[in-house]
Amino acid sequence: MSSSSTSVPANKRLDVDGHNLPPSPTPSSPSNGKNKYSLATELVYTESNDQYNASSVPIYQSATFKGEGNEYDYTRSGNPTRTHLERHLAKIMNAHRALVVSSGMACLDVITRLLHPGDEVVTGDDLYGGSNRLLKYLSTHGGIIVRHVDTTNPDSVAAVLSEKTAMVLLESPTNPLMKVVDIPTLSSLAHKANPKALVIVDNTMLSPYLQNPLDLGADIVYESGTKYLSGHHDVMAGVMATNSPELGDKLYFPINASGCGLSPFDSWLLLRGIKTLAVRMEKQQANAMAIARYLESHGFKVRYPGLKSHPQYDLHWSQARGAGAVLSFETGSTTISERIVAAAKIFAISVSFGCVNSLISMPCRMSHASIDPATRKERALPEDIIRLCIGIEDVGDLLDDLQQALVRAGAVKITPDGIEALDAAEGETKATRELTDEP
Ligand SMILES: Cc1ncc(COP(=O)(O)O)c(C=O)c1O
Ligand SMILES: N[C@@H](CCSC[C@H](N)C(=O)O)C(=O)O
Repeated sequence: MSSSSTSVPANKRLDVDGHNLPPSPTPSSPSNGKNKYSLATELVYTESNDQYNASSVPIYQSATFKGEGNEYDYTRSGNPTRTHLERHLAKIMNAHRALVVSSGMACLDVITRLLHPGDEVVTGDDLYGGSNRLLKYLSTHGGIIVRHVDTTNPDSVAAVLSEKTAMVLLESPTNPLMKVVDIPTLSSLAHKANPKALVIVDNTMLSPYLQNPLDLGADIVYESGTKYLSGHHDVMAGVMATNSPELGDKLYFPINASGCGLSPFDSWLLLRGIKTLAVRMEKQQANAMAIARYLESHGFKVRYPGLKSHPQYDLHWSQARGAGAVLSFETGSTTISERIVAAAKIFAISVSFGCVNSLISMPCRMSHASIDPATRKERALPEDIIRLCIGIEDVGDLLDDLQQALVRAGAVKITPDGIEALDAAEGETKATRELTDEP
């Protein structure tokens, strides 16, 4: 039985105490896909009709439900807490239907089950390492042909599209190079090449608060709920959404069949996290903008779509409402980058992003280590790249912490005007000299 069928039969039977109470909870209303209020309000506004007027949606921590032919029988197939979350997300994601699973990767696993051997998938040359790993597995074991191209260039994408293209998988901005892709143009190119091709957008970098790929021509949007939606790094989750009822049913099938639907407790945690998405994101991206400007003004090559220097700045702002809170920068030397990461104190060395805490990482060693070094080189992923995921801390503290890390790592030279990034050659020479000089 579907975990989010549109008509919820009213439970008219008396409960054990003889009350004729409404089902609990009733869904958060998607209002036929149209939000009644602005997004910040919709994030916190739920129309729960709990039998005891609980303000927070109850956790239905039950594997089974008694009876026969009812809305719920078994939590793998559907659970009221999960349903409430799915309906709330459908509203927020401007979607007919949303489905929630155990991780962002579980979303891509469910979505790629729509493929058949021989199908072609067109995707980017900068892609989250785990997505790359799953696609590689499917091309090695599942007979799927995967074409990695520069998705920032519609001509490169058009050159590999054909009637064999079953799926186009896009990230925008990409992880970790923050490349922006033209979602409407690529969607129409894909649908022109094959009207049945599905355009899938991984929206993890921005969340529905900042970008709605379904409104830009995508067929399915998904994201790692582990990131901004939850915001506290206390839950793993994945959410996907579509406006096609048929696709919604096709996605539900493997969730029920394999059992990757989000657990009741994790659904509740995600619902709680979603309520603060707007305030967290506003603060995080304001902090990120200040840090991006700071690094750029001191001579670092910074990749962040909030900066005017971003090569697809105008494109980004034509399809998104904000720049998010992830940025990356280069130092010219992997040794210096390693030292910066080690010297930071407030910025925790950690994978992931979207959390209230600020994080620092070297993607080639961490989130993208599953992409082999030769492929990383081929795809121009700089080994020295540092990714910063900005949290909600005081921005002055973050800037101080970053500055002391840059100075202690020897990533900057002192000039009469303050500090300035070493250029790439200076960085490499300095790091090599220091390594040679080490006793
Ligand atoms: C862009 C992107 N998509 C998908 C995922 C997968 O999400 P999860 O870790 O929740 O499986 C991640 C990170 O893990 C990611 O960075
Ligand atoms: N060891 C994990 C690494 C997870 S990376 C998480 C996140 N997407 C990020 O970009 O930091 C793995 O192998 O998947």
